[in-house]
Amino acid sequence: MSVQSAARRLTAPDIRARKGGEPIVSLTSYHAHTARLVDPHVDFMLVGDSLGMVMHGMETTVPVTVEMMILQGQAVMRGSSRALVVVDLPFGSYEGSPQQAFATASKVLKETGAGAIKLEGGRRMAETVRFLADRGVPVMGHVGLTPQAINTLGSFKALGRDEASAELILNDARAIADAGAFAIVLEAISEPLARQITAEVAPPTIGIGGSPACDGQILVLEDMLGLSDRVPRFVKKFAEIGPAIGAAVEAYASEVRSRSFPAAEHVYAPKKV
Ligand SMILES: Nc1nc(=O)c2c([nH]1)NC[C@@H]1CN(c3ccc(C(=O)N[C@@H](CCC(=O)O)C(=O)O)cc3)CN21
Ligand SMILES: CC(C)C(=O)C(=O)O
Ligand SMILES: [Mg+2]
Repeated sequence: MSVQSAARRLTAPDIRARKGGEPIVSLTSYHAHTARLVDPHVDFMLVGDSLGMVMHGMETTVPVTVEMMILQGQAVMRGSSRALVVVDLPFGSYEGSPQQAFATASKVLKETGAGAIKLEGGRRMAETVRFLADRGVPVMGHVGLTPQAINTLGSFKALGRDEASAELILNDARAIADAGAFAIVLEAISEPLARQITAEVAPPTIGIGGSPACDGQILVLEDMLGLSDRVPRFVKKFAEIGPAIGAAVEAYASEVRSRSFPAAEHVYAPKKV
């Protein structure tokens, strides 16, 4: 460890220990520059597979690859020093078996230096969560709306709003909590269900469209900055960066066309000899 790094990076056990305490704050981050801005203010940053949709314009998260996650995970680690960095395992890289999940998760942790991974799924993933947690891989779970299952779900919409489906999601959360997940994302579920899960399970719950009943909150950074064109109902825009970028680009284009940019102070004079 370097002598200069006085404040150590938060760990999965640090997040786990926050159950029932001060709310856990989190945002996604995909780049070194956004990581640098987000790092001082959050407890953990998620390198989410939503990067396929947000950065690459994909329709779903299904095409995202392990290589894409590793590149952005490395970028976010370079841009941060304090927050825990969690990397999503993408669709197809872990569901086949606990062994496949361990191979992918260990590669991600080795090549990025991140402190934890996240994977989607409840009861069907419980054996895998235990397999990883027993072998040194901190696992964040993710239940409720699991976007990687879009092709079986049909659309991105809130789940667990009737009693039968709420019971299924409650059992999903119980299963991965018992299997050793250090935290669980609850995506797009009703408030009473989020409240019940949060009260019952030992690890902290992190809501995204999961109501204030959760132990913490996460949003996609670009969504809350006003950089995404369409956002889910659960997003609050804390800024409108999109129009600010448009205005800056418009001013640049106009100054280039009128030759008022570059001005004298942006120009290299020849070296004096
Ligand atoms: N930029 C971004 N932000 C996200 O939060 C996000 C992604 N991308 N990609 C992956 C998933 C998809 N997400 C979503 C998308 C929409 C709803 C949503 O609120 N849907 C409406 C219904 C829309 C419909 O029926 O077409 C709802 O009321 O539930 C929820 C989660 C969340 N995740
Ligand atoms: C927002 C969340 C929880 C996510 O999984 C993602 O960004 O991929
Ligand atoms: Mg994700």
